[in-house]
Amino acid sequence: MNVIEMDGLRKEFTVRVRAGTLRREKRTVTAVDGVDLRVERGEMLGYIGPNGAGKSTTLKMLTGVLMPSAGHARVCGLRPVADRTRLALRIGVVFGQRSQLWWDLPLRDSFDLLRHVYRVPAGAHAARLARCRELLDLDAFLDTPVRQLSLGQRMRGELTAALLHGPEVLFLDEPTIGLDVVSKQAVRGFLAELGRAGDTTLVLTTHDLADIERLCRRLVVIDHGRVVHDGSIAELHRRYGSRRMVVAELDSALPELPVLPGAPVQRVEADGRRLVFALERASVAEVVAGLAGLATLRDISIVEPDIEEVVTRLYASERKGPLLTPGV
Ligand SMILES: Nc1ncnc2c1ncn2[C@@H]1O[C@H](COP(=O)(O)OP(=O)(O)OP(=O)(O)O)[C@@H](O)[C@H]1O
Repeated sequence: MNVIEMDGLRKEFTVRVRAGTLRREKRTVTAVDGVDLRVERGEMLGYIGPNGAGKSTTLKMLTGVLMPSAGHARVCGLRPVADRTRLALRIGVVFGQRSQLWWDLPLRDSFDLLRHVYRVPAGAHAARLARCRELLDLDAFLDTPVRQLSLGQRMRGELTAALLHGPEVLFLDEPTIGLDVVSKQAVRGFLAELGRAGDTTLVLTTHDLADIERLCRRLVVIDHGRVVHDGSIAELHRRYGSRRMVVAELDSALPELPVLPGAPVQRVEADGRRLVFALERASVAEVVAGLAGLATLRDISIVEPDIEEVVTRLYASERKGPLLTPGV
């Protein structure tokens, strides 16, 4: 069952730009340019794209903050703007840059206030809070005023605040931005656990691709407001020709670079004692066999394709002009 539906979703902003010393002109910026997407219950969707691609604007339309210029969206069967109050009870929202906590109150009091705002039964609230306290390690700073929390502590508080009313869909806009490694791991581990339980749908925008790799089976990439990829990370690699690499450590450098069919040398490192081959058509065994006759191998390792690299190539190719057919 779809919990999120977008049909031809579009958002334009009118901005005034300088056109001469005093004159200003109106210009239309198309932030989201006809997005069609379906998200099923329990899916964990990564929604990524370069700066200004339209990610936050999409999330704002889905959460009822912004009215679409055209097309429409349904979240939990509701119209985000028209049914905003009812929708608020069924979704949770974490926008990395904004807080839903009371700045001067201890975290514990913010949670208590939220229980009243959302009219959550005391038992359900206590059970959810206990789970968040354990998984997000909140106890050390539950009684600290929010203004005194570190960014990582506050983000763990924000996640808890977004979940205390038991939302069906959780929208996360850059939830790990600015966090240190430990807090990032805590947040990712928590979201992974939430995903495993299977009853919360998660939509995540991030520039940290490790978030996506750890959490999302489905990846939607947008650029200039349009969807340019919708599929798994593996499909993204296949589509953009990402290759696995074989790294061969040799006893000594070879007088000339070996030519192995289907496995060109990508890099030469450690003064020629380390060769990196791209597996285009050859298998690992063929590379090893090919090298065995030429050199003494000390070690062989395989490097899986890097998501950063493939996404960088995707963004770069989009900048040169879309490689992909529209409406993918
Ligand atoms: N309120 C606004 N008024 C005018 N233009 C806006 C407004 N909000 C967003 N935009 C423009 O719409 C486009 C998409 O912005 P959006 O914030 O959705 O991008 P994003 O993908 O979330 O980017 P980032 O990764 O930098 O957060 C940008 O060109 C931005 O300047």
